[in-house]
Amino acid sequence: MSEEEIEQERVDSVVKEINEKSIKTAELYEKAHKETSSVEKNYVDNAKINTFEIDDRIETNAEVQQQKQLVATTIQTEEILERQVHTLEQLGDSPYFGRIDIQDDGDPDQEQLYIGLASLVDDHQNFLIHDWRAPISSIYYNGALGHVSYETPQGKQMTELSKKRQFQIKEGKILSMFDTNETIGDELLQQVLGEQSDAQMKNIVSTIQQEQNTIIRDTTSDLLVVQGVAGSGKTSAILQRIAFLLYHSRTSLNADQIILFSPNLLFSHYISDVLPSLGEKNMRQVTLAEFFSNRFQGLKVETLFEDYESNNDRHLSDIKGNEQFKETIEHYLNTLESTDLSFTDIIYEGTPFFKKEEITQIYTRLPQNMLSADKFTATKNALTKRLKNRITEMSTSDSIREEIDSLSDSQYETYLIDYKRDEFDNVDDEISYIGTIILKDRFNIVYDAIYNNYFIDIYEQYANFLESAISTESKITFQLNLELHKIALSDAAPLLLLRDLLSGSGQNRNIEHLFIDEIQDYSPLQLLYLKNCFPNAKLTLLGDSEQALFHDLVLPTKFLENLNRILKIKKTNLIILNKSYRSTFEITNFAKSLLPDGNNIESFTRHGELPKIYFSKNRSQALSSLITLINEKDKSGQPLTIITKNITECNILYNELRASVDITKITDGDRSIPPTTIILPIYLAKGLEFDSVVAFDISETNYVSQNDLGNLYTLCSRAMHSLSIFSIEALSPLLKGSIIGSSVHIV
Ligand SMILES: Nc1ncnc2c1ncn2[C@@H]1O[C@H](COP(=O)(O)OP(=O)(O)OP(=O)(O)O)[C@@H](O)[C@H]1O
Repeated sequence: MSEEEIEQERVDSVVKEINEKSIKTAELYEKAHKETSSVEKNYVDNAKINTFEIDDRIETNAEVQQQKQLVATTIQTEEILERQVHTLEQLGDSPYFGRIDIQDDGDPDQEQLYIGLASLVDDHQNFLIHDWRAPISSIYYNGALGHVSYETPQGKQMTELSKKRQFQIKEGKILSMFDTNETIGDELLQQVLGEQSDAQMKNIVSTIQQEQNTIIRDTTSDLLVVQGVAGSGKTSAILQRIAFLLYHSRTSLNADQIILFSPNLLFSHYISDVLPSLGEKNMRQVTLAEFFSNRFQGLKVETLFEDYESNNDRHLSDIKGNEQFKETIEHYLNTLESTDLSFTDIIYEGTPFFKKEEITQIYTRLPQNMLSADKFTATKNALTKRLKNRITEMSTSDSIREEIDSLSDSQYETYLIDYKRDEFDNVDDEISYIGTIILKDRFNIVYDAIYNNYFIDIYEQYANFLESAISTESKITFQLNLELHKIALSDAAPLLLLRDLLSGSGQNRNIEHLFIDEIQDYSPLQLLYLKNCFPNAKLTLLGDSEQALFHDLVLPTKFLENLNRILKIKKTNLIILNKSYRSTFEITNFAKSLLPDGNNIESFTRHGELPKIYFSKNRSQALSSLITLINEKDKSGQPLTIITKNITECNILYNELRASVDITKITDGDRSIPPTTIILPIYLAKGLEFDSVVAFDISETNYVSQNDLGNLYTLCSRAMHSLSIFSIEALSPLLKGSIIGSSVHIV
């Protein structure tokens, strides 16, 4: 029998085992599903139990709580089984992708281990498949053949790795297999990368590269920074990293404790399938503007892209985004007189319950040398105490007695739900108890206002800060925005920092991991704020300093240095990814020739056509050849993606094309991309990739400054297989050095 036949036999027997397990698990899942339905029904019935019989009620409550817990447990069991069914389905199709032959030091026998999406054991507890995240599987991704090591609970284990084999298996059939003596060989990667783009990102577990593996398996760093060139697999690596962390800390970490900041909604949707395809739940995803908007009730924070498109004063934004601005805020707070605090009345039913003068007085009486956050807490405590005292006083007043007298019997009994009557010494106690409950309920709104710091007008405070730290104009601009219920993106982080430093609030200690993609578009102060918000989170920051939206290019080493200085975290790990996988050799070479230090970028050798540059004398010529290209590509079933510099260009070009071709414009609010010709501005294409990309009007007058370079590089690096550039009159000077790597067309 040939090697391949032997391997196919093993695949067949493993698939048989998987199918048997699948049937059993599907049955268990069905049973669990029925159980959840019945427990849920029981819960609803119980929750409805008649509550007139007073003595039953306390018991009912306890029982309902118990039922609630039971519902949660059964739902959890059902979810686990559902995921298992799904994973087994995937394994049935492709049970594994790798094999390693190892012989541990001191062990007389050699072992063959097969590596796949999830572990599978037979009835005798023999591993048929090892999960790709298991410590022993690291050998597959890390080591060349020879003497290598892996982690075990007892420490490092040395082993002799004598074979590493890769498989491509579909529907239980081996399509190809290769032996390789290095890390994961190129053959499989060639095939995977040559495929057409997908609406959704795919997992890369079968072809993870060694340097990506270092990112995925890092469990010791508190700050992991990945500076990777376009298409180097940063996003892929972090998604596999999340799957790895969830596996590694199964008992202590769940997906809700992980947050990923993503550049836009399209991107969020694009990556949303990866974790489920690895049998894991998705982490929480949020964009920066969404995150900020949630913290300002009723106000809309400008998105990164609105900021980009706006006429905002960049110099001012730079000041507000600088890490030193935090010190400016701290200095302002430390030197603030208590009379300068913008306290406001706490209003109850149209009249002040606590007047701002009373609040200022409480604050002023606190020791001068107390930190502002502590003073704030002390003020809150004092206000809460005063509220309680007022409630106690009022609970025995005539008006509340009258109110209690007018209660019906059942209403009266409802107030005593948590108490038995005989626990009170006399009726007065009982009445005062009920009075307190009524008043607590009534003044809950006041309590909320104290708890949520509504007794300070943080917007007015920030406006005053802007005036004292920057200028009256900046204060006025902020206030004008506020009238429109808007906050500029550059104001969001400083405003929240001011609020949090002043009030000592705003932290979420439950989040264990914070991931930020496209870090180059965040200001230092925004990063500082996020770190402050999630004090217990380990940070994984990914970016490419050369794809920056706003800034001139920053060299990678400088970029990393800056991050280190800003965040001041001790255990850091910096990883630089220089190899680009997304695009063909020709496109990557073309894109990298744009950059001053592009030589550092390594192109993956997957060949394709040269990027095309279309030179045209005027716009109408350029448009007509673009229309021809769109029609050609449409016919061949490979629709184009046209990427523009900004929304204005996007709108103009869309209007010029829509009468002649079938084209969809993608906007900031879109969540998915249709399989037709599309047009979108560059910032919406961040993090995404497309088969065939068109860059329009890359002309001398349109892409001029170094500032445009990052955008142009980002644009070109979105293309996987084909890139077409249209220039009108004269070509952009930024492309002058790149013509040599393209095919030129005069139209
Ligand atoms: N090891 C790998 N095996 C297979 N495909 C890979 C691998 N690494 C990266 N890729 C592919 O390369 C493409 C680019 O990856 P990804 O989007 O993660 O890169 P990125 O560094 O985040 O890019 P950018 O910064 O340009 O947005 C994707 O199609 C991804 O599937």
